[in-house]
Amino acid sequence: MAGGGGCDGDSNCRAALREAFGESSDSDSDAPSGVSSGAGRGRWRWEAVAGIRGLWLCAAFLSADEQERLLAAIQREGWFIDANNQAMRFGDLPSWAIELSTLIREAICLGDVNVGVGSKMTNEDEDACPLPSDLLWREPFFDQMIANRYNPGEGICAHVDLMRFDDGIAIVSLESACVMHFSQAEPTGTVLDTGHLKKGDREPTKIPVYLNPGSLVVMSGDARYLWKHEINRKPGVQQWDCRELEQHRRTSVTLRKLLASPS
Ligand SMILES: O=C(O)CCC(=O)C(=O)O
Ligand SMILES: [Fe+2]
Repeated sequence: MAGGGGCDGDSNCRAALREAFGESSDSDSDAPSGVSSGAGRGRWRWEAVAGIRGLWLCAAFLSADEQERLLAAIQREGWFIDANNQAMRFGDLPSWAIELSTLIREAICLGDVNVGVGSKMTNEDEDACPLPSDLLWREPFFDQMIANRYNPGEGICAHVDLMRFDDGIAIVSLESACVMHFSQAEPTGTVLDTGHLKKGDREPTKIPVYLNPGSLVVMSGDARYLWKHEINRKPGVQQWDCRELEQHRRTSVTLRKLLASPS
């Protein structure tokens, strides 16, 4: 389905964005300094990943220019010197990460929505939105950030993000393209029920998602809690369209919201 743009709260969204960006966030001159050109109205397209509720991909989230500026901002932090390949921030985020958060909200509000190829559209999907409104409008939207840098061959093992983080997680990819695989954290008994396989015999089905540079993945609900995600960049694993991807350095920014700690 190609939506007419945005989710059900579209007018709320536009009003809130006007507040954040001023009257004409379409123009470069009004854009906040740094990452976003602010010229992105109407350019975003969201795909629901077939088979995984709550998993959405916006392939062309950042323009080439925005990717460059984001990378430069990360570079200026000086995090990735020596062997260091990860940086985390809790609470106050760098201004470029706050700006990135605002742009994510803008893309969710204003982007067009497609239900993934191969998935059946239901009435429910007609109002589909990459993030439920309670998560989209929470404040702050995100207050925790991880920047990861991966050299060729390096990735991240299958995991569900820690429960100390709230629902609603965003991952922005930069530099090398890669395939992220999703597998069910606790597979349901459907295969076992056939009686052909014993527990432990079974290779979990992995759903591949292609993350090109400048793409944004948003996970909530099932995708966040019931599916593991991983990036395996060992030789032979990074296949897309029957071809092995050429690997370069990859940088990602993950944005999350901390849950209030029990007092
Ligand atoms: O680097 C990525 O794309 C994923 C990072 C991730 O899953 C995490 O930090 O929890
Ligand atoms: Fe993760």
